[in-house]
Amino acid sequence: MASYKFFEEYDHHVTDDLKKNYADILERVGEDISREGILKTPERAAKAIQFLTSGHCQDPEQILKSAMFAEDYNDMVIIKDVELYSLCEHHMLPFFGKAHIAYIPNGHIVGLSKIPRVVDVFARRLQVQERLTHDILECINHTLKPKGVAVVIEAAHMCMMMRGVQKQNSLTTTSGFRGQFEKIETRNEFLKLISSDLS
Ligand SMILES: Nc1nc2c(ncn2[C@@H]2O[C@H](COP(=O)(O)OP(=O)(O)OP(=O)(O)O)[C@@H](O)[C@H]2O)c(=O)[nH]1
Ligand SMILES: [Zn+2]
Repeated sequence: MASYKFFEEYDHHVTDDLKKNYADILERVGEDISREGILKTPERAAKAIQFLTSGHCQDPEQILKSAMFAEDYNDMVIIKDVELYSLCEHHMLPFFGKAHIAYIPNGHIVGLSKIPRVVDVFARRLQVQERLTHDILECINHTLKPKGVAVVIEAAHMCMMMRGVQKQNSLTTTSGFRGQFEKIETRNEFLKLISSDLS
């Protein structure tokens, strides 16, 4: 059994406080908070926001450390198309897309599922896409100490779609490279493999 903490239960005090605040917001925007469909909405929203920000109280290093295995494999490992959902810290609206992560082991490999778990821990915080990219990159770099690590994130931002500039088709790509991925050939191999269907 893994020793790191998953999001398991809602804090009742926090839920109660948030419920009051969400009820105020609903009234402020003109809703009748006694109507049936909306009666439980403050509580639902209180729980949803706790889940969506639950990454603040989880330890991503511990997740990686719980499944590191000594292995003499010195080639690139790529986990691509990891779906992610986060909240932008400016508007608290979702941004969502895919993360592609690669590392070159340095004596240790990591359990494959732990990489998407680390993505989720950092995504379930108020974020900007740039910091999310670096958080994932640096966490893998410090914890696994690989020969190289690379992270690319492609995401759509609801704050640019539903409101504001209202652009429906723009995608934002962010990337970070450390160690051997700073070499152009290694970086290009990674970029080629994540854009192919056979990687
Ligand atoms: N760099 C970066 N900017 C982001 C991200 N998410 C949202 N933003 C931007 O944060 C900026 C906040 O700008 P402000 O001018 O303070 O906010 P605003 O008046 O709501 O801006 P508009 O969205 O242009 O209407 C906007 O340009 C958003 O597009 C992100 O992950 N990274
Ligand atoms: Zn935003």
